[in-house]
Amino acid sequence: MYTLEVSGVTKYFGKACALDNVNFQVSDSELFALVGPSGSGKTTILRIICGLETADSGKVILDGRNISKLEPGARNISMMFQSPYGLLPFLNVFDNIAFGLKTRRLDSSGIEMRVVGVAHTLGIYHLLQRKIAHLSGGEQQRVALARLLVRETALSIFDEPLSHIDAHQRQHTLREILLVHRMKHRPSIYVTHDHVEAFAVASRIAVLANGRVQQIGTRDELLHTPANLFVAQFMSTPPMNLVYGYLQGAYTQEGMRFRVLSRDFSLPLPMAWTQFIQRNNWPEVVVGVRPEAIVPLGGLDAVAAKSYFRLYAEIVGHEGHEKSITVRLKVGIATELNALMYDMLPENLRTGQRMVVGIDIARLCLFDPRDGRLLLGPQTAVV
Ligand SMILES: Nc1ncnc2c1ncn2[C@@H]1O[C@H](COP(=O)(O)OP(=O)(O)OP(=O)(O)O)[C@@H](O)[C@H]1O
Repeated sequence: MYTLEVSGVTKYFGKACALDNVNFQVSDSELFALVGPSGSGKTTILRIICGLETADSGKVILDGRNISKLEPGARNISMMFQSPYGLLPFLNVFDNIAFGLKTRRLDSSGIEMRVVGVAHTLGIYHLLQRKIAHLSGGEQQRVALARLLVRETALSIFDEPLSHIDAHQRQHTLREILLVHRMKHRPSIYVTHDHVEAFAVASRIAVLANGRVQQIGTRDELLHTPANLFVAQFMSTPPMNLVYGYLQGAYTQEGMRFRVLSRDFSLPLPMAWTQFIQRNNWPEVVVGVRPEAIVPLGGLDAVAAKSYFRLYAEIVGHEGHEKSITVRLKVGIATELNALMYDMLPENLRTGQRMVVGIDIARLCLFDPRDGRLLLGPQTAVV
């Protein structure tokens, strides 16, 4: 059974639709991420869950109870806001952490025990008497986490908690958020516009765009079988390469095989797709090629290289990451592809250098350019 169910939530602001029939469920002890670009509806759905905004239709069920009509204070939800985290600057750290407990009328020794306990857990015991204004950004953030941890609520919400944090501090804060989530043994929602952050904390992620849930899935599902072109582009850095073209079938020794004829090359498609393509007769298609499905063929033995489609490319640029390099390749007259390569040194890559690369046919995706929908994915036929 799911602990939180958001069911058919729709919200208009005037004539503009901010949320269109949003559905998702979060199970007990699960950390679920909501990811989407600016204006996709993340804040609106959070405000509806917390009771700060009313939905036009749909409902929010928490622990089996429809809470859609309850006041925010009666919903038993704690939230960590974006910086400055909703902390009260005129109170000290102790009183900020205790704030939510005082409204619940616990006795003072009970409050003190719990505040001191969470302050120890998050390493801020020595700061309890300090004013919020005299804390660093990282310390303020730990106070906000402590305030969320101290209350026994049915749901925790983290709203873009890393948005004002430098890269160095991010890993540390993510670990603390995961610690707080696990200690609570209850469901949490983590909201962000950054897919890397979502992949780091959550096992299931909902991708939101234009007020609609585009797909709910694990990291692998979103990366390798994206439900549509938006997910394929938004959830990956570098984004999935898209090749537009027409389908053409031809008989080979193994049987009928389809290829996509694009401007610069003719890309063979997996044999497993042949039946589906024949049955559907799509006029135009978009082939999605994951950046890591393009590899330098020099490093592969002859047998392994057989399952790759060979291409002659020219390096037009590259950009190094921690463990990989994005190599921008030009193929034919005008096609540019991003390849994500490992075990490659930047000093061995020169602009203008020619390279033989292979595209792993088994990892292709096929989309409908009319509505962006995934037609066929790597192992499974979706149609
Ligand atoms: N009070 C409001 N009145 C009118 N329109 C609103 C209101 N609140 C949000 N919207 C609109 O609803 C849509 C969704 O906004 P929302 O703030 O939920 O997006 P978001 O994904 O949280 O964006 P961001 O990441 O920039 O915070 C946007 O088009 C926004 O302009």
